[in-house]
Amino acid sequence: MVQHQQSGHGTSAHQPTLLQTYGRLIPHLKPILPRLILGLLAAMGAGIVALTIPQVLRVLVNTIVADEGTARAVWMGVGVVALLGLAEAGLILARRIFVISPTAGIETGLRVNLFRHLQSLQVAFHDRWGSGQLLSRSMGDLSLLRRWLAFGSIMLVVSSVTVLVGLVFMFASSWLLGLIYLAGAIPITINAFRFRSVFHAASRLSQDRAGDLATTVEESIHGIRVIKAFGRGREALDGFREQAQKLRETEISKARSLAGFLMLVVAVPEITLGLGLTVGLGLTATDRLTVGELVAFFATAAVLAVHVEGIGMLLGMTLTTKTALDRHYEVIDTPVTIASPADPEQPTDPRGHLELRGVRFSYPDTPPGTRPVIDGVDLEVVPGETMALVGATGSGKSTLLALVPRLYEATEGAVVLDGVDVRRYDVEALRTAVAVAFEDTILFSLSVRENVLLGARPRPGQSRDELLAEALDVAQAQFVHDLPDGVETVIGEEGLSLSGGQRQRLSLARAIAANPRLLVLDDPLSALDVRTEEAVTARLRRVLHGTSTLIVAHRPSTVMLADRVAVLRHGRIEDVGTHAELLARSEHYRHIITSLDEPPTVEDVLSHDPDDDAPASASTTKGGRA
Ligand SMILES: Nc1ncnc2c1ncn2[C@@H]1O[C@H](COP(=O)(O)OP(=O)(O)OP(=O)(O)O)[C@@H](O)[C@H]1O
Repeated sequence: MVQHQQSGHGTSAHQPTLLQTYGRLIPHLKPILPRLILGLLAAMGAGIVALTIPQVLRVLVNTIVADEGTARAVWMGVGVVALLGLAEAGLILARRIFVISPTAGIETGLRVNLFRHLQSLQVAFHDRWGSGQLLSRSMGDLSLLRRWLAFGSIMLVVSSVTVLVGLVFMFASSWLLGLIYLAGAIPITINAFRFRSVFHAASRLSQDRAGDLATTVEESIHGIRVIKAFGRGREALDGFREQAQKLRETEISKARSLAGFLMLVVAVPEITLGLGLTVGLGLTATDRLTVGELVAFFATAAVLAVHVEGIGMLLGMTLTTKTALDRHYEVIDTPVTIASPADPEQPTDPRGHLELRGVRFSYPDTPPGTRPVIDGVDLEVVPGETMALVGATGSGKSTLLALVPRLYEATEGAVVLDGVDVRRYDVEALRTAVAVAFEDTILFSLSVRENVLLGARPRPGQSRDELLAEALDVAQAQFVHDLPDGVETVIGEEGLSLSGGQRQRLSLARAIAANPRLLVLDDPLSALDVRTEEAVTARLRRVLHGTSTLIVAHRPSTVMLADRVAVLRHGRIEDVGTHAELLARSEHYRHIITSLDEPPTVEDVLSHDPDDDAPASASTTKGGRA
């Protein structure tokens, strides 16, 4: 399989605007709107209470300065300030209570939605996208969104309203001082536009690089045995360090851009306040402004300073979250090209009759003019028949098998199961009817039982336990009973706690337990020793009786299982016949079978031309099987 990494850097030529991106959240926000509004009101209340405190101070100071203040009045003022402080804290708590649960609900909903979409996206999509990119999009990016919804969005509204109301109070204290303070908004606004584009670009790069780094971690952990076996730990570390360094650089440039903007947001109001103080003292000295008004003005400015700086921070948060949302929607907007038709066909005569009619297939991203991997295949597997597929490495055997359950879609021609084009079936129903065991066994960190019974379909009157026992018996997987908890043993991630042959036997058992109409086996016995293979083959022959089977064979013993053999060469069926017929009439088949029978020699491997259908290499890629 060819793996293409996609970091997502600049994947979208058209960048949606801030409003377009956030606008897509509206349907998700509708159900939680009442709670969001309550949260907003609580936060506003807290902001207003915070702003009231300076006004109480103004009255208090004016009373003391005017020498009318009794000790009782002073204590009352202090009591009111304390009560207001308590009210502010209570309202902040209320905001959290109102918004935390619904916003976490949105995060979960979007995450589940993304996972569902990833499940329905075609395999070709997963060939192109790095796993770390998808991991970071479904975890980190959506957490950013939750934080923005629960805190950023609300505080952005609150801070903006607080600043507006504060300005009204400041203008009420002195319109001249208010005007001086407001003048500071001009350089800040101009700079905000520049900050927006720089920060947004840095934020995108940083999130994409974090995704790439996650892919590297995932790949290195996945391939830790190879890395260790080849002593490439240092190189892996160097590669990781380089990527981490690049991420660090983008994070620093992002932080610098935010710090520069915040410096302006903090410094400009301070400067205008300095100017305001000079003018304000003059006004007070000439009795055009009371001391209380001057104190209230600066106390309000002190409250606003927090909110003005907050708006700067929240702007950065809003841009980062926009990037996260854009990355999320890039995946969500990828169309599902392999889907069930609106009105799916039900097979009237489910017998496992497979026909490939003029099937052609090219992988996406294949350069134009390249010969299709599957290049006009006509093949029929009659009900109950076992058809082996043989061919040199790269001749397209695995690809051909993947077209049957629609893991990939034929680009031309038709794959027909029981008289119906597979595109006319419900995808799930099709994949229930066709069970697959891959050459690369995929197991999940579940118990043996759960892995084997993943797609289980017991026959009428058969219990799941009976089916499990039968599947394990046919696949010669009795070793599971020796595991610490027998079939309940949870096998490690991807089944790596088992040997290759053990994993293959469980994968085979899983395909058998699916009790399919058509069994598609991609070289399912390659990792077994000869004696185990013999035992599996004997039992498989019993099970395969009545089930149509298409099986990729790399060993003569697997070929012996088959009623007929199809020879694939350069994506075309060169010949079909029984083993004996082909041996008698096909030079190419004899050549393949002979080379399958014998391990490749060093000369075979060294003299192999990858463009040639040289069978020697067929064996080498399969781990040197005899
Ligand atoms: N996901 C993919 N994207 C692009 N090209 C691919 C992909 N998977 C396989 N190919 C290419 O398609 C061709 C056929 O590959 P395929 O795996 O079907 O061959 P095969 O006959 O099963 O080989 P082998 O016996 O080594 O398993 C090869 O040239 C391979 O490089």
